[in-house]
Amino acid sequence: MQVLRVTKEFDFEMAHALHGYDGKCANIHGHTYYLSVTVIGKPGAKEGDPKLGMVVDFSVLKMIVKEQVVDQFDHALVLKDTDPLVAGIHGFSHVIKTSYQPTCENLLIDFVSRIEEKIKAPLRLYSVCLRETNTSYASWFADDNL
Ligand SMILES: Nc1nc2c(c(=O)[nH]1)N=C([C@H](O)[C@H](O)COP(=O)(O)OP(=O)(O)OP(=O)(O)O)CN2
Ligand SMILES: [Zn+2]
Repeated sequence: MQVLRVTKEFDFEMAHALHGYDGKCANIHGHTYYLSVTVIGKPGAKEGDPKLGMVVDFSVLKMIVKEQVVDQFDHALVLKDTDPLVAGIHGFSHVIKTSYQPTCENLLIDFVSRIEEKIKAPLRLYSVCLRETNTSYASWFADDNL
């Protein structure tokens, strides 16, 4: 049986600020983030199984990533918990305070751990890519982190 990678892509809107950053991204600003999630496994081979021929049902992968990441971060304002901006935020209904600086890299690490928690063997998370702008993205590969 062949081993294959299966990818599902997502997008969501999110605002953030980089506390102490030496540039304009220290101010609250927003992005449309693109998240690409790839799992690796073998397609189901059991005749009569509703998941016959699937490494994972795209809709199952969608449910996991939506629940773990997209539904939580979509239209959120994400600030580092030590950012003085936190004290001045009033009237925002969806503020996430993180223990980490909300860079593309750190958000990606957080998202990977949330998704990985829900991926059960023999399926494995292979890679996750988070795109912050048209020209900037960060990628995580399981093989780099053995
Ligand atoms: N390594 C990182 N560098 C920067 C991050 C980050 O998360 N990781 N974040 C920012 C800003 O939040 C924002 O994403 C701006 O990024 P940048 O690519 O500089 O955006 P621009 O629109 O200015 O880029 P163009 O070159 O005009 O496309 C900054 N750095
Ligand atoms: Zn930004």
